[in-house]
Amino acid sequence: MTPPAQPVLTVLRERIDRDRDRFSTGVFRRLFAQTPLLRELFPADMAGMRDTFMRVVDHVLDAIVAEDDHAELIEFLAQLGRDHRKYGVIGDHYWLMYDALMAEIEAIMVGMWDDDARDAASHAMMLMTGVMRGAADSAEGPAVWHARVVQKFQINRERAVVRLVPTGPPLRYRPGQYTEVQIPQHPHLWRDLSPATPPNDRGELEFHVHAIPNGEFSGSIVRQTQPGDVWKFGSQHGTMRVTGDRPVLMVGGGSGLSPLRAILLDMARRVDSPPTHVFYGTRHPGELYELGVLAQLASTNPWLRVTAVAETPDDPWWLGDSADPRQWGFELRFGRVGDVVAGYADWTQHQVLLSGPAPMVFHTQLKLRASGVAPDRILHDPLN
Ligand SMILES: NC(=O)C1=CN([C@@H]2O[C@H](COP(=O)(O)OP(=O)(O)OC[C@H]3O[C@@H](n4cnc5c(N)ncnc54)[C@H](O)[C@@H]3O)[C@@H](O)[C@H]2O)C=CC1
Repeated sequence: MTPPAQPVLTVLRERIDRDRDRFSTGVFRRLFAQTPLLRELFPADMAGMRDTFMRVVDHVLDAIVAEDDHAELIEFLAQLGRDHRKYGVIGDHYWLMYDALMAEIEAIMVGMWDDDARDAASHAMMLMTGVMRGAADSAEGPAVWHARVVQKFQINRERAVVRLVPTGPPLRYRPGQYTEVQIPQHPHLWRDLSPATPPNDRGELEFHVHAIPNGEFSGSIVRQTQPGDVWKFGSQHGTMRVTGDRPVLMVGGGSGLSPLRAILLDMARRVDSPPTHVFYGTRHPGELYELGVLAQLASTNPWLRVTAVAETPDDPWWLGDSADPRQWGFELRFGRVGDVVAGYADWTQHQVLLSGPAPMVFHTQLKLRASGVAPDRILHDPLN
């Protein structure tokens, strides 16, 4: 970064922060005015998209002034470019975005728009749009995959299992990863879901979904998805995996068990799986429906141990006559899963995988770190 660039970018950041909505609205207004067809690629409600866009701009402006080789920034932007292919964004669109960004920056930098300011802004915006364009152009494989729902069944009022088969090439992912998903009930809306099974030769997929309060996407899956629906899949992400060089602690909360289940099913196909203790936590005992599958796995895989945890001892009326989880032979403890795990044993020599609602992952991580588990031994997906 040349010396005058840093102060200019600091001023630019201050001016963007004065009215962030105005900046993001201005950029997209210019983009759509220049090429109205682009509007079709974005959701009707742009609030979420503008929010994400501003987080990217923030990250670029923060990272670009750092005195390093920008390797992290470049990988971040490259992944973003690959991820944007699913919207139908192609290489040329990034030039249009660059023009819209520069025009809006010129407008908010009034009184300071000289050659230095133009060069610094151009450098930052060219890096942002150029890396995304390059990564999108050179990405391998299709931008989106498709699979058809062949089975859906309701576990209870709020939880459902959905099974799909591919209509073209099978989705490529590693056990424990999550994938971007779009469903026909919400065209233009993409959400992350973790397959609950490892990849197989036939490309079959299985998802376990909890209709979380106010979650229109998860609610639609649980209440409206039906066989015949075609789902779209974008990029795959996530670094959760078992290294195999130490015993493993897995903590899965509710439908957050899915990626751990995929990893466990994959481990069951191997001969060298390390000792693994799974804590499976839900709010109520009657929601521990996955204990049946875990019991089947544990019966043929002596490296696997399971502890069930329910926050409360009683089931609400809407769970009906749920089966008693003790029938599977696992011990059942009560409390928040993070409290139970941290008080259960010494986990300092274990590799730890956490998955579930963000507050649960956060809480469990805090408890384990307080009990001496090194932060770099704990893996989980991003909490957002
Ligand atoms: N890859 C991942 O990390 C995945 C995450 N999920 C997330 O999991 C969530 C769904 O889980 P549900 O089935 O609704 O879980 P849930 O509400 O049944 O709770 C599961 C566990 O989390 C604990 N918990 C909940 N809130 C807590 C808090 N504030 N502090 C401490 N512990 C807390 C509960 O005690 C219980 O043990 C969704 O938010 C979904 O996005 C789902 C699939 C994969």
